Amino acid sequence: MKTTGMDLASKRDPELLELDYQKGVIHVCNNGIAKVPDKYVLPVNERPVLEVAGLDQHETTNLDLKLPIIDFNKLQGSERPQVLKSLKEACENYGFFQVINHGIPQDILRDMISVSQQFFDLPFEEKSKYMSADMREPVRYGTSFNQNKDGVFCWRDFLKLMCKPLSDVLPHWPSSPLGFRSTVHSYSRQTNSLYIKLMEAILETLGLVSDDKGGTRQTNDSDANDKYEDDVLKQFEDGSQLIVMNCYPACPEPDLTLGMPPHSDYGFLTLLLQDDAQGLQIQHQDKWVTIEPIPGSFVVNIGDHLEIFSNGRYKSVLHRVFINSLRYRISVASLHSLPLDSMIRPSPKLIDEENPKLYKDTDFKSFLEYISSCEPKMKNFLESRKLTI
Ligand SMILES: O=C(O)CCC(=O)C(=O)O
Ligand SMILES: [Fe+2]
Repeated sequence: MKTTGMDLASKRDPELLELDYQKGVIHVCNNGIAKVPDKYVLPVNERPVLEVAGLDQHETTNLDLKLPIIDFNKLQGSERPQVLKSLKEACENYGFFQVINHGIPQDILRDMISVSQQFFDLPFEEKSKYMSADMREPVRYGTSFNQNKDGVFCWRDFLKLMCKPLSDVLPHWPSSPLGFRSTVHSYSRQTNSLYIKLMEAILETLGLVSDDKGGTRQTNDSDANDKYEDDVLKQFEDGSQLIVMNCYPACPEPDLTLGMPPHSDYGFLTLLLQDDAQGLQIQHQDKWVTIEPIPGSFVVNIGDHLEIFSNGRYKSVLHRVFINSLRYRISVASLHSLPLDSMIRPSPKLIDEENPKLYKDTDFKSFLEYISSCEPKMKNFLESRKLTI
């Protein structure tokens, strides 16, 4: 017998209402569902594994990829030139790399995963204090990608916390679970310092600053050059930081939905901490490939703002999250960009006759308005900023 859409809907989610979905996927799962409700079922061509007759897409799309590894410790010493070379290649060819020996104590990383888990385990009433329809709220608990706009929801709840600038925001951070604020605060300070060091190295690979941290800055640099370098570095030091904690509960039918749809991140760099469950896939040479987490390391990726700043030399890369049927997964993304009152634009030093300016200037405020007004999927923000030449 032919099944109508109505039959399917009533079979899949008999008792759940729109209000339940808005409460988040953890809440939906706590209702004891045996199937993925229709609200989360992606059209066939957007599912993580395409069911194309005769083609085993598991083989062709889910290849494991070893990302380039950047040994942060070596970046600080005499091997810096070789590590910079690998970093440049990683930025050009992958847009993603893994950072090991980063110096952030492992207990800080463990505590961060653990307080995130404890936060998501709180009763809905406690978490709902931080729910807001406004994408620009500095503290925001929510579900899916943009729950006000998404037709199909993705299998993810999140907590977003503005960590820099912090001045007025800290008192609004959740005070529960115990130790939440101090753990997130020390984690955000540590990741921000790591980000600044990585950005200095990336600026060096772009030929925009010389290595003064190791005391080898050339004394014959012109004053103008020195000033440019100092200004650029200061902008990164004064930059913004947003921490996003993601929770992907175990899913009864993981082939039908995604934890996060394909998207690029907005900032300069994202530093991603994950627990030991796989989930992240990146688009590499037109295929979706799975990233194998290295315990205690960070996956770092280039965001849209670095693509603009580098005038397209380094590109942000689409990535997505698949879920599994056995266990939940936690990840913590730290997104870094310039100060909130700054302009995002290609560095003038990377524009010349051979390399015309490829992107429009955008102030951060317009950018935030843009992402709250549309579905920030794929790379549509970046597409809107491209200049036609
Ligand atoms: O959970 C992950 O592995 C990725 C999360 C992510 O892409 C994001 O928060 O932007
Ligand atoms: Fe992302």
